[in-house]
Amino acid sequence: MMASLHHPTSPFLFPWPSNANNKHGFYISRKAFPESGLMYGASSKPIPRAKRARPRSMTTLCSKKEDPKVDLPVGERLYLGLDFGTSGARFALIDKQGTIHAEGKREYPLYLNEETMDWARSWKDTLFLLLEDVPYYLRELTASISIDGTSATTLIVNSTTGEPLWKPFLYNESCSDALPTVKSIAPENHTVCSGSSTLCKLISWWNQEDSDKKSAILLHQADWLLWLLHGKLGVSDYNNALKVGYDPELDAYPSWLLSQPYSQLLPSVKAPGTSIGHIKEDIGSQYGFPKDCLVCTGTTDSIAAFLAARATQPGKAVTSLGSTLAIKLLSTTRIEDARFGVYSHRLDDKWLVGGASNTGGAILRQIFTDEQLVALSEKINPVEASPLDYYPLQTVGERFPVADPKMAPRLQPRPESDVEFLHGIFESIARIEAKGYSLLKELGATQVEEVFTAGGGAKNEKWTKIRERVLGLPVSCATQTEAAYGAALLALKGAQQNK
Ligand SMILES: Nc1ncnc2c1ncn2[C@@H]1O[C@H](COP(=O)(O)OP(=O)(O)O)[C@@H](O)[C@H]1O
Ligand SMILES: O=C(CO)[C@H](O)[C@H](O)COP(=O)(O)O
Repeated sequence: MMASLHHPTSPFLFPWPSNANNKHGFYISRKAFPESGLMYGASSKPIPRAKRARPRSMTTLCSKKEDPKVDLPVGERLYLGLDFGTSGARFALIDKQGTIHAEGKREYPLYLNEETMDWARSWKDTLFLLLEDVPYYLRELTASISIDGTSATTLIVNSTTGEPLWKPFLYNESCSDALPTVKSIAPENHTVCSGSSTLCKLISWWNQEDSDKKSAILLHQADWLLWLLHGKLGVSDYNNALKVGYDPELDAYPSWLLSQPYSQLLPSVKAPGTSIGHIKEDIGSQYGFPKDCLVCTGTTDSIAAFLAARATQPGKAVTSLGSTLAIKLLSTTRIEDARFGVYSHRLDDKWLVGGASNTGGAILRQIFTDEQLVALSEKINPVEASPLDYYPLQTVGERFPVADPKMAPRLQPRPESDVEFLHGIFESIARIEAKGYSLLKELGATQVEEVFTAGGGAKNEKWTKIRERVLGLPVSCATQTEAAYGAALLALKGAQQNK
């Protein structure tokens, strides 16, 4: 299904100065260690507060004399983005020029109840740990907050208390039991006609749950985390709501969905980066955020990564090479075909066409440590094509560019040499990426001209060169590779629109 979108453009795409970068000698954290919450500066050694370099052009904004001064014009504010990805969460705190004043990362604490992970508790604790990782003297300058989360990660919560009524359905979980029902009500090959769609998860829950369903509401991971900060249940954004069936072109849920009994659980939908309300007074005072701090709607992690890359012209694309492989191509035409896991997110007056594969970094982390990846990558010759033909998956099931819940992982034969093995995995994932982009072209999307890379894999130069060779396109590392930066841009958008 193809359509062009004629909508009033909103300032979604930011023409940022290219020099937007980190403030040095400041609180620039590269890594957080969850057990201690200790933050490490760019020098990778703990920088005792007293020894931090004092940036120029001080503006005294902090009451406590030992706090460093903030290098911001008086009255300027900061904007906080939080990214809840597959393997961990991050924050980025920026000013209106897009300069990063602080950033940090937390891994999810493992809360296992008899082998079952309590994800809601882990995400909630991580949220408040990240708020505590924001330097105290910067929190009081924070004007707005936004959060991105993994797409189609779904919570069914109590519509009064917000407490989860069921274990969260993760982004790549397939509820194919509900697929026949979804296919019977939705248009052919609609985005929701995939086992991992939010609508399949909603219907699967609806069919299993026999308690009172009137007190339930559906939220996505980012929605629920934002609710913890603003306290208004039942608000989502049109990126997260896409896979439950929201139509971003109509700016409404379609009638075929609203006529269903479970439509009573659907959240209201706003554009990403729209102010929902102020931070809850108790949270604000406990963590030192000002009463006027806005909480704004978010987006999904791969769209936040696209926003961070600041790709603003059709034909530009971002591959999020994180735990999974998600590709996003800026297109003037909307493409949707669940047979291949292809869908389009709205971005301003254009479309982000793409899909998300279950291949990606997670399988790498299952086999190699990050340090081994660096050491082995150094020995790879990216000019040579690997003869190994894998389909690297952690478990059975693929979403894109083949939507097959029964697709099995293929990682044999394993060569003696780990360098050759890693080369084969990199090359095989690159082939999947190339197949994804060529499929988008076949389905009518704007021709891809350049690919920016976000996510943990973006830093691997050898992999980038392999991907350039396989894709036959220029591939570069996005200026900002963290989705948290994209979420911070949404917080900035919300604050600017609320003036
Ligand atoms: N040097 C490297 N080369 C290739 N991949 C890497 C490297 N370092 C980390 N990764 C991969 O990056 C992934 C984490 O990226 P990240 O964007 O944090 O993921 P997510 O947010 O999806 O959890 C890991 O799965 C890891 O395998
Ligand atoms: O793989 C994922 C988790 O990282 C998500 O599916 C990814 O966000 C892609 O979904 P979307 O295109 O809706 O953003």
